[in-house]
Amino acid sequence: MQKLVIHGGKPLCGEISISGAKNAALPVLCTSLLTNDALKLRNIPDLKDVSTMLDLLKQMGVTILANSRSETELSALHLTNPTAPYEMVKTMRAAILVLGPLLAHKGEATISLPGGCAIGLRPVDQHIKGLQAMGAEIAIEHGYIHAKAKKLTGTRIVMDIVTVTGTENLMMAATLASGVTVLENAAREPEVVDLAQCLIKMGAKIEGAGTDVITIQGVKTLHGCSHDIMPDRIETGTFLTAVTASGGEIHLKGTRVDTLDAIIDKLLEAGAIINSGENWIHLSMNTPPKSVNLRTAPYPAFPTDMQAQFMALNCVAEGTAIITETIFENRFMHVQELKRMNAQITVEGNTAIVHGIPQLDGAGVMATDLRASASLVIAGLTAQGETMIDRIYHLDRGYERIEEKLAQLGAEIMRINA
Ligand SMILES: CC(=O)N[C@H]1[C@@H](OP(=O)(O)OP(=O)(O)OC[C@H]2O[C@@H](n3ccc(=O)[nH]c3=O)[C@H](O)[C@@H]2O)O[C@H](CO)[C@@H](O)[C@@H]1O
Ligand SMILES: C=C(OP(=O)(O)O)C(=O)O
Repeated sequence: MQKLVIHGGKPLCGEISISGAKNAALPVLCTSLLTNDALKLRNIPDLKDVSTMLDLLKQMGVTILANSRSETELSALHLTNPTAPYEMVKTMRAAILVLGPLLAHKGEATISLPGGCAIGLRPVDQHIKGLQAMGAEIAIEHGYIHAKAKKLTGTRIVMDIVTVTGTENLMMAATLASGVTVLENAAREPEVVDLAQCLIKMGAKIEGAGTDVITIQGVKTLHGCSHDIMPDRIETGTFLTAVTASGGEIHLKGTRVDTLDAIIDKLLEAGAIINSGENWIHLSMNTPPKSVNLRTAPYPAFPTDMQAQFMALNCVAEGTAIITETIFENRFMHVQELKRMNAQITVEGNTAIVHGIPQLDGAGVMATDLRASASLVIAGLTAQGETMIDRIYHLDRGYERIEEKLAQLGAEIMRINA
């Protein structure tokens, strides 16, 4: 089992490049299921979740024509097996994103139910309800979703809650439906917009992506295209938060500040000095951070995927912060691990109260999910002495070469087999 060893307490300084966004790459890879033509994708990050998605598509019969750092090319022309087995879905919930495209293009899909995961129950009822409203016949048996539809029909769908992958699944399905689909209470995340931009290049007719009403006029067929995956706003936010917590100066290349408003506001409140251009962000931090209250909510509000990293920042900030998690019911698992490093946190329901202290103590800790792992890395970078993080396979799902990028900033961090 691999672990990360960090010797913390030093400021971070330097320049790094931001990778393509996991949460944009995963749905965009699934658009390959909507056409018989090849799709050329650039800036696909080298992540565990991406290789799991490629394996899932391959076992369906999708041909991976190229998979280099510069370009990933894939074709679903010879797809024969429209199924997603439990073994793959259980390691990556985004596997549910194959359901809409398979149903729309192949007329059937058998997908394992994702089941609960560490951060919450995460049901997929809104995906199913929307597809049923479009005419799909769906049965759930032995832990599998069995879906069929000769032809999906456009309709008006009002989602009960804002769901990112639910919006993406239904938007992809609607591209090949007959007639118009209107998705109301749609997710406005930038990754939904990136997916819509790829689908539009493939010939889809979509309006309103980025707002809470998306209108899709179905077309008969979609064709191949080339698409660049947007930069990862959560990876960007994680590095900015790490430097705000540790002190120092960072220049991020290949990122997009316009997707980061809520995060940037909170970093400024913590005392960071930030400048940015079209595709770069520069942050410097010369004072101890000030604590910041936050409440997670769907985009454009503060993202749940940055809550754990800001918890680590607040652990070493001046003052007391109140953090409220409104998206996932069990996304405070990092608290117990941070407390092993002497963090002063109490949890009451979906609220954590964090009393900042000048410095954490290095300790052995265990990663419990992807962003919890990132919070432990930030905590380790600020701590006195050695922090050893176990179960870092969670981190590898969503961060490309994180220890190499941090080492570029002067961090003392090493991956070991232990
Ligand atoms: C691959 C990907 O893009 N993952 C992101 C996506 O996950 P994901 O799309 O799975 O998250 P959702 O937006 O669907 O979840 C939001 C809330 O809705 C609930 N829900 C969702 C669907 C449904 O059918 N029924 C239901 O009750 C969930 O349990 C959760 O409480 O958005 C989350 C919220 O921004 C992020 O944390 C994840 O990083
Ligand atoms: C929760 C996350 O991802 P996923 O939806 O893929 O589990 C995340 O990226 O923080």
